[in-house]
Amino acid sequence: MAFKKTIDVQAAVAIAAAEAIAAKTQGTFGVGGLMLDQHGNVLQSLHNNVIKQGLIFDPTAHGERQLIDWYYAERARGRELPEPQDITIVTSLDPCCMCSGAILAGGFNVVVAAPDKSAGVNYDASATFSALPEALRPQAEATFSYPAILGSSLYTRASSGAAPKSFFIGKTISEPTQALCSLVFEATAGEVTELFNTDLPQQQLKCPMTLASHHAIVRALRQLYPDALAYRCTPQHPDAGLAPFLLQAMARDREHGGAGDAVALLDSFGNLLLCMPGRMSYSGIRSAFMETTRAYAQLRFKLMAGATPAQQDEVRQYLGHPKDGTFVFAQGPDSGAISFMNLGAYGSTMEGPLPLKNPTQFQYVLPGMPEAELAALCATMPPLYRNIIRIRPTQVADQDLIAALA
Ligand SMILES: O=c1cc[nH]c(=O)[nH]1
Repeated sequence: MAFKKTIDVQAAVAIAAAEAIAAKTQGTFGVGGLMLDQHGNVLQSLHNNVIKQGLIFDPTAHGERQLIDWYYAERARGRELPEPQDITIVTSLDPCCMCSGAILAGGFNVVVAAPDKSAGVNYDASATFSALPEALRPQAEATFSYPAILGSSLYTRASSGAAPKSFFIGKTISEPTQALCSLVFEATAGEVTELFNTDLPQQQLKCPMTLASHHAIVRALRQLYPDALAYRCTPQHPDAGLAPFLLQAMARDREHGGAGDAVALLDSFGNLLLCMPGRMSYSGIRSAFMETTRAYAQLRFKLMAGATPAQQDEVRQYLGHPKDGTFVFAQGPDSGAISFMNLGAYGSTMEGPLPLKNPTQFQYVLPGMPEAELAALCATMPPLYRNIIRIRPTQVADQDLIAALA
């Protein structure tokens, strides 16, 4: 949608709400947002794209995350854009942990309309950001704005958080616009979350190693990652055989401006499906985990979109949802914004409880912080992450794998 300029919070939120409605018509989370420069010029507006054609397209395609990648892509193409501290993202919904981590990592400002009591960084409406690692809270307090909503209904609130940037003349949101932002999200959340729980249970999955090497699924997998299926371990127990794949991706991560992270995805049979580096020099939020989870989702989408129901079933059988597999991070989470984004993106990949049989779905090789601190950090995340998904990053058990990467 093409909009030009707004110096009014209400008008900006109305654009975000219009995007959110467009998202609902697409069948994805009803969330929209826009990016403004320091004069109120609308640089870009867009909506959530997690679901397309009734299929998971990209679990990381939340409004705010896409705006930030758009910003970095434009800059990489040579467009002169203001520095992030002069940019304001206006979003119809309180940013989830992935988007909050991305906003904080980049240093952007954000103006928020509707609350999200399940996954929002301000889920308790206190604007104290207790869900964030302690060191990130002051930055959130200085950059996340929750404008006042005047009126007398359940949608009203006092302003909290940072003051919106000074170019905004009007600094409040009208009740109907706030209600619209809330209602359009609520109208979609249940249905979209359900789509994350329609994949086959682990006992109905089939091993892709039993397919011929020229099968379309194997070819697509190897086109994306040439070493796919070149390694197999006992399910959920990655060992030193995974080290060469992680080390190679870690080296590429460094070449791409990262700190040497890499993330592998193993399926429920222990097969290596993908092992990706980040692309931080393309965009400051393209971490190895973001690349891996997105690449896998888009592979499944590419194979399923427009396919017959029988073909879709075959893809679901051989390429299960990641929740039945294992993500192996070369580097465990630390207390920084990128790690918080990764934890959030992990939550957005799962969107529901991990299978009881797979409690160590999230494994890491090298610790980024002491285990107890990491557990405490996960225990303060918003309810979706701590109570429903029960995120529990665990160090791999294999000492040889740890030694190979240390
Ligand atoms: O697009 C979305 C969806 C959910 N939560 C967000 O923060 N953004």
